[in-house]
Amino acid sequence: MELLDIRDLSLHFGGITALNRLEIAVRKGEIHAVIGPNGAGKTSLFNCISGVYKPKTGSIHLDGNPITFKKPYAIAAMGVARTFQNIALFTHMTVIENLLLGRHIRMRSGPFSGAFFFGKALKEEVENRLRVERIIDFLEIEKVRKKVVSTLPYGIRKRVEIGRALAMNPKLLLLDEPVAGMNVEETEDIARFILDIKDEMGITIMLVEHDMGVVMDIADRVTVLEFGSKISEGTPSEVRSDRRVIEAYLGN
Ligand SMILES: Nc1ncnc2c1ncn2[C@@H]1O[C@H](COP(=O)(O)OP(=O)(O)OP(=O)(O)O)[C@@H](O)[C@H]1O
Repeated sequence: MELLDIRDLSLHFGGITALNRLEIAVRKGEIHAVIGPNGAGKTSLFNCISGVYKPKTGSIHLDGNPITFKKPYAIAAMGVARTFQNIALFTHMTVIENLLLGRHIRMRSGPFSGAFFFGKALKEEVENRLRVERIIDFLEIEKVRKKVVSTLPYGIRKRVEIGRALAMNPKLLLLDEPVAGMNVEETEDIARFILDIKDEMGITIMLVEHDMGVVMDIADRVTVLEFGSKISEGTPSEVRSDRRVIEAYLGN
């Protein structure tokens, strides 16, 4: 069963074709990696899915519902959460505050009950805190939960960013180069957390990553892009032995 269904997706910047009639189906519960050389269109694809860019042609459906022309906040509320190539956190705030901001998107109570903090709003606040504490335990960041983000090392900040995305309780988690700039130990930790997010939380993951070791280790399926077009798709071992992929990417 597909969670994300992308059909005939094209995106242009002036004369540049960033995405060219792309077709990708992400199945529920899988880790789906998107790889390709620099400029292949990977980030543009994430920007289309999360509503930052509007494609020229094509459609994107999440769980059967069209999201192609929805605003980023509406797509987030429908269950798409994201992390960025360069960590995007409120660095002057604590870990717990950043995670609670992630929860905010899920808050349903109106301004009146929110302002007076009773009834539905109070119940939601208790739920939010519980969910955030569970994520903090899950990502093993209890010790830094009250620390200001700017004081934390890079690898821990990345975990906090993933935590904030998880706090939104997403159906689909988009991870843009989650291990970029990390040492071997930090990379192994993040790879393990990504697998646990899939296995224990049942969240479907789409992953852009240049670290082929990580992709081959954790992805269930891989889509390979070159100049905005899909040149291969399959299991890690299938794409690894695809001649076009070797020529376009892995060979160099
Ligand atoms: N906002 C923009 N304005 C103009 N051109 C853009 C914009 N965003 C992306 N592009 C172009 O679209 C193409 C795809 O870029 P994109 O960043 O999606 O590739 P990528 O595969 O994510 O690359 P990288 O691996 O380097 O992050 C490139 O030619 C890029 O220069």
